[in-house]
Amino acid sequence: MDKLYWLNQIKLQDRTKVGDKAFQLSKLIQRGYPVLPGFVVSARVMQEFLETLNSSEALVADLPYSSFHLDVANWRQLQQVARLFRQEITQANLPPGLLSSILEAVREQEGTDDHHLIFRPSVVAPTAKQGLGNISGLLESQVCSCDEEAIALALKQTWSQMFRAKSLLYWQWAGIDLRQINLGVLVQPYRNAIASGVLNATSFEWEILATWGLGMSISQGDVLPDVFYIQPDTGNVREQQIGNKTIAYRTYNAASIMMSEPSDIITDLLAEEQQKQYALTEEYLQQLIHLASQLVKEIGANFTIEWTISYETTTGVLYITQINTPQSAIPNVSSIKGLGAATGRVSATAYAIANSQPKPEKIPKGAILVLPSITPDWLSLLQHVAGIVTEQGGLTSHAAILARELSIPAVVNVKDATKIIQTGERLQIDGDRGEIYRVARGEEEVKQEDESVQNSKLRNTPSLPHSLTPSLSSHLPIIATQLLVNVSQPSAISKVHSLPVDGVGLLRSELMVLNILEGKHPSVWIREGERVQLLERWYDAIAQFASVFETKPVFYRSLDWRESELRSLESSSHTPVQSVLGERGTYSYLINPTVFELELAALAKVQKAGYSNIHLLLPFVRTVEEFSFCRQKVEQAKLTQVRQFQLWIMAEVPSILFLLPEYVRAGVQGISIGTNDLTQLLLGVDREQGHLAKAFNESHPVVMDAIAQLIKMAQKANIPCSLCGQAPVLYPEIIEQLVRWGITSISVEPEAVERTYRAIARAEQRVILEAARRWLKD
Ligand SMILES: Nc1ncnc2c1ncn2[C@@H]1O[C@H](COP(=O)(O)OP(=O)(O)OP(=O)(O)O)[C@@H](O)[C@H]1O
Ligand SMILES: CC(=O)C(=O)O
Repeated sequence: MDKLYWLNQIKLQDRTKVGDKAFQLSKLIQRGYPVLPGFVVSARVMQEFLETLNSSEALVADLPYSSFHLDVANWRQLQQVARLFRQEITQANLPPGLLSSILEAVREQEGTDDHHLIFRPSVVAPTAKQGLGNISGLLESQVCSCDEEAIALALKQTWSQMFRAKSLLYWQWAGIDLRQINLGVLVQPYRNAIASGVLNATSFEWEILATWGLGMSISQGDVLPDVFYIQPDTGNVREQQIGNKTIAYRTYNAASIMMSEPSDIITDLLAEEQQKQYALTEEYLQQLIHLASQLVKEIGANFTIEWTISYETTTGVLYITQINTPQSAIPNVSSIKGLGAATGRVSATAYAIANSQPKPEKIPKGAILVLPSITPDWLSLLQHVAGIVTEQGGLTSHAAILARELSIPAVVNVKDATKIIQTGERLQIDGDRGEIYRVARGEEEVKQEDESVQNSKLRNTPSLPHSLTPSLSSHLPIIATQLLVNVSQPSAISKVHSLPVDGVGLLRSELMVLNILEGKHPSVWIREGERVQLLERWYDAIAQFASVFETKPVFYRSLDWRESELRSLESSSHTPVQSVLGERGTYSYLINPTVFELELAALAKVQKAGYSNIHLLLPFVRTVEEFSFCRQKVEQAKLTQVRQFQLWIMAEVPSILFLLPEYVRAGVQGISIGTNDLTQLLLGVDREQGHLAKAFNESHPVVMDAIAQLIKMAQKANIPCSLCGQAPVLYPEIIEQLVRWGITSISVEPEAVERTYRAIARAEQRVILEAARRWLKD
């Protein structure tokens, strides 16, 4: 059996045996910082223990990929498996000799009069490829009294945290192989505390949170702690606010009260007078500030510590109970996980901008931009970035759409990315796997060729001009289903126009105009008397597409902004309530038609310039009345005077499944299915919430049924039916189904054109072959 590791003796090479939490604390204690003494039951011990269990091999060997033992989508089954396994763990015997070693170690520990111990999971992360992300709160510590039975149970319960249903779900979600993840268990005395809290340090500010008693009231969210904001360079308190601390936790001391059901932790209701007092006295506040300034000198400006002021014999003593630095938040590995949103890999220097920071004037060329989300005001800064990482958003977010269009890799939905990643760090991002790696400078120097050469080589899919050279496209078979492209950036035109497409199926206006608005909402331009100037810019942008695709149709979709996107535009009118839906699409035109009228005027100007290939696609249409209102405006703008002009609507609000015949009677000439919104609304899943990505399934049977129904209804009404959502890009296997149902056209982003082309060709050939076989048989 592996020995126990004392915090003050742990060495660098022990890191994979003790786990990250214990390793970080060991570094502090060895440098003389105040950390409670403790020892670690190593990860190897857990392994040995698990190997003795009956079901462990079968379960662990197959997890998390097993479909036989564990279907994580089946919550009930998952809970049952988790419960059985945890029962087995808690009922099994510990390896021989382990308990006596632990008891001996507890006795050796200073402060032998301690009544309680805390068993803290300390994760040993897997190899570099498998990132753990932020697992704070996933594995809970166990508190127990110092007797033999309680200690054995606490240790087994700590191990069993790995196999709780929510942990299993997380390992699966993060793609972590259970065989490669391990737990050290840090055992420390758990003493009563006068006060506890957290200190978050950044180079701008230190934030101290404090409450009465043990720290778990903050980690569990039971109190609103007092807060102090400290100026890092002077240590002065800038501001402080009293919290709402109605309760405090302390350990149960047998002598203090008799309880019918003894527990290790007691909740005290605090007297009003104590609630009104700051939990940190001036003396301890100064000690904490002093500690933080020492840590800054040692480990840099960004870290978080948890602290406690323990009751010792006569007075309180300040201890650090946990430390997280941006690196150690990703224990022992250099990989962070999100959702792969745009294909390719790139290595470059990070440029991270948090929400609280002002928008920079420009971003260094070739950097990987790391930010909370891409909002309209960021676009002008994106043209020369090498990759994008965002904290928010799903596969259909602006960041994802833009990155795909600009052919740069992107990873979205990376929790706390702007906190974890710092400007200047070398990163490699993998937009296919949704992973971000820290690249050590040394490593890179060995591998590094010229960066641009290396990056283009790393791309899984070569960039567009190379992937579809004219000679290649001339070898493509002829297809009958139209293939269109989704675009928005005039800068992408040169790449897109050489693609084998039949036109533009979706020109996303809200992204197209980001370049021309200068951060001001269009209604502000109009209000400030600059309508003519804006109209000119709008016309210019559309005309660029119309002229390049001259003989092919270009479906311009009028503005469809969501509330969250508007917030970043100066002085836009918006409701105070944050909503997934809000005043979207044609409904917003009814409320205020001025901007829609400007768009129509720009389209009319394009027609007047001689382009008859431009058509209008109305977004997010909810009712026939909304459509009729828009149609009237279209007629007033004289767009219908050009014979070829077509007025289409997006099929994305499910009401269209019931109303299509009425829409057609009201003048709809074609529909384009927006599977992103259709999925969001049919399944009730907010598409912008990356953590719901698993539930947001554009190939769900319900979505597929709706698509089939729309195609059939359109055929009956004798109008074309296109599809421009992400579904065929994310799930190419549905393309054959779309072709069989008789879709008129499919519109995809540039990066997906080639494979969609081939998938359509294959599907059509199969349909023809089947028909020929039937014919030959008859
Ligand atoms: N030995 C200790 N004595 C007193 N309080 C402690 C001790 N160890 C930890 N704590 C506090 O108890 C609470 C729970 O500890 P735990 O290790 O579970 O931390 P956590 O912050 O919830 O964990 P994680 O973020 O790793 O999931 C925290 O507030 C922590 O600071
Ligand atoms: C393309 C689009 O808007 C959608 O699928 O919802």
